[in-house]
Amino acid sequence: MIMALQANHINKYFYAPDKFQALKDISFEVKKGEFVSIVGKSGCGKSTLLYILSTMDTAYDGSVQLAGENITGKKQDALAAFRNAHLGFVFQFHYLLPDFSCLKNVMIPALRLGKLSRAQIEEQAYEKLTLLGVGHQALKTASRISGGQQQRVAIARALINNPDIVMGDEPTGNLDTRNTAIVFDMLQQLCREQQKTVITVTHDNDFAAKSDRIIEMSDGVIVNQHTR
Ligand SMILES: Nc1ncnc2c1ncn2[C@@H]1O[C@H](COP(=O)(O)OP(=O)(O)OP(=O)(O)O)[C@@H](O)[C@H]1O
Repeated sequence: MIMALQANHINKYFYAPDKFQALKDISFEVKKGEFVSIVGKSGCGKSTLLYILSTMDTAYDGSVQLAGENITGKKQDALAAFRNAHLGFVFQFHYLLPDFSCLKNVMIPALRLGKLSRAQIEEQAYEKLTLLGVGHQALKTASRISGGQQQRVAIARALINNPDIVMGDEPTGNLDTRNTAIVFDMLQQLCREQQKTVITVTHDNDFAAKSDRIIEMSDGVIVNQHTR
């Protein structure tokens, strides 16, 4: 079985204002193609864990393997290259560039990666936007479409470099029920049809209940896991 993620004995401390252990010996695996939701009360350590898994935080004990590579101990520029090649991110707040078109917003990570021609990137950006039902908004300025549509553009942007793993921090936190369903279905389709892996933190119990597995945290430990 191919693993998308292996987290081994992760411990994380913060030292200010007082020494505090935010993650306590966290170990778990995620299979390629799996859709995992990490849940738990505010302050239990979900975001802290996601920062580590997504390579953004490197100050922890233990090790993380992503897409078959050990990312622990890699230098910052190697991590940046790894992220560009393998990871997509979706946040609660979309961080689109408001004055750029939706199309341009989606194209930027691929232009930065520099693997394809501009024409190829444009074609793929249209394809992703269409997949998310916002193809017709491609040429609109990002600030001029609705919040739900902006979030879908942000997901298209997260997918433009064809990542193996999509990580989300409250990806539907700001969305109404209809847009939440659209985003969920889209992420699920990516797992089912393209064997992408989705690992997301969420407060939305309905969203979590529909995913393949729920990992429940409390006070820095995994207390429960349910597979659907
Ligand atoms: N930079 C930091 N310095 C000190 N303590 C921190 C820092 N970041 C987080 N913490 C603490 O670590 C614990 C876990 O925080 P974390 O943000 O991971 O929780 P969470 O489960 O994501 O919460 P929420 O659902 O509210 O986002 C909390 O007690 C928090 O106060």
